[in-house]
Amino acid sequence: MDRNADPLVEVENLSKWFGMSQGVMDRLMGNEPSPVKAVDDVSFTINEGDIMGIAGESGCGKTTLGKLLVQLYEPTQGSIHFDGNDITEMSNDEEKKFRKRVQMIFQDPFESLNPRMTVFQSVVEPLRINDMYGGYDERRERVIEVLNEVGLSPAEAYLNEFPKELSGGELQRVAIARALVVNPDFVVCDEPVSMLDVSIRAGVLNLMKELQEEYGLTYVFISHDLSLIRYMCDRTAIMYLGDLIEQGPTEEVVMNPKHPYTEALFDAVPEVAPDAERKRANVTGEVPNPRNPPSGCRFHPRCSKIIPPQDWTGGQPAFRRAFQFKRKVLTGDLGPEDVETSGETATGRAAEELLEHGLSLEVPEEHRPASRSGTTIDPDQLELPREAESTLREAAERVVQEDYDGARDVLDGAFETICEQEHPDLREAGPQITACHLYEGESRKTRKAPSADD
Ligand SMILES: Nc1ncnc2c1ncn2[C@@H]1O[C@H](COP(=O)(O)OP(=O)(O)OP(=O)(O)O)[C@@H](O)[C@H]1O
Repeated sequence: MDRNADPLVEVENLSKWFGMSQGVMDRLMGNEPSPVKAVDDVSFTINEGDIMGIAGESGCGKTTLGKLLVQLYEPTQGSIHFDGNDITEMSNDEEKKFRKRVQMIFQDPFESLNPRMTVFQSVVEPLRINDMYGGYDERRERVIEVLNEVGLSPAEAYLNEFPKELSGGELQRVAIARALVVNPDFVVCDEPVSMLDVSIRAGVLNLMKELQEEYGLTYVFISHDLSLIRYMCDRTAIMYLGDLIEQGPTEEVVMNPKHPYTEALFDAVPEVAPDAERKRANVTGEVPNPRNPPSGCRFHPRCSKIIPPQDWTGGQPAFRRAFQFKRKVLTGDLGPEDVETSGETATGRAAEELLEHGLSLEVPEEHRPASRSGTTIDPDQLELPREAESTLREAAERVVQEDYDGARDVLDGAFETICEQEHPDLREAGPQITACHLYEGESRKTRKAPSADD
């Protein structure tokens, strides 16, 4: 990474929403369409020569962001400047030049290469489309050169092979050759080794690093594999439900994550940073439906560090559990079927049982602390303020009596948090920036997106 490098890609307030049109039922019912906000208002800068990692769980918007960067998708909102030019406003001529300078390598080489084309035909095609390297002989020479560079040598032995005759590793090398044959400046690699046998992944990754130097490339590496991100990338951006929630130098993001989601992500794979002091983040629940993401910070329903209001007099863990209880009642995830006690005379006991159940944390397997098997807790052991406890008991009694409206009324206005109410701006937090209310650094909203030199 060159600290004095210029920005190559500048992304500002970029969004891509899918499903903007209404379905038949929505039209009949007069419902507004609820799009999937696959990428929602993200900003960042990639400097020349950087390798920028984009990480996050499946479905968080990584591929959509990658496709936006190479203009395989039109943005719903926002802008992308490549080498100073807005790529959404290019003339035909500019677009032609852009397409030559920017390439994408996909996860599955079996899908990205045409099975009816030989290696030569696949790799020479971009030269033909872009009208490069004059006639047949020059193009053949260039194809042979690039095949040798990607480790397919002697190249002549591969020229007439069809994809079905090659191994996965060889195919991905052909895909890399096809991307590099036009001498690009910027390559977006979407899970480039995840389909390959583990034994050959390192070889392909090292090749990609070598080629970066040789071609002076700038890369984006999209991956859910955090060890790969750590190995390859200078800088890393973490996405959650379409939001870019943390970005900064990779070592900082891995060893000293600031956003509770980033922390949870790395805690789930401790081998990525074995020396780090692991703090189990105890994420709760699963990733919510992207059509209907939570308000405020999208991670708040799962967050171990959810922030109590200023007038909360109990402990933070108690607030987190009380908030979980309220959420379960409001979403209909807590009902009389969750308790074993039944019968009219046992309402008090059933409510007690329901309270305990509602205050328990549903931690997904990969985030469960090794030392503790269960996540239920006796309400008496929690630092719950007296008033909060009676609110919860009353709500539990109403739920047991199937008076759900009553339970909702009791909880209305209780256990409120900024995390649910306000979407956090990206803020400075040490060498990285993060979108979390725990940090009070300067907001980046009105400032230039951060670059590798920040
Ligand atoms: N063409 C599309 N039409 C509608 N929804 C889409 C489309 N492409 C992606 N999505 C949705 O957008 C969200 C983000 O998807 P995307 O593929 O970008 O995520 P990802 O992080 O790359 O996931 P994965 O690692 O599984 O590939 C998902 O909810 C997905 O279902």
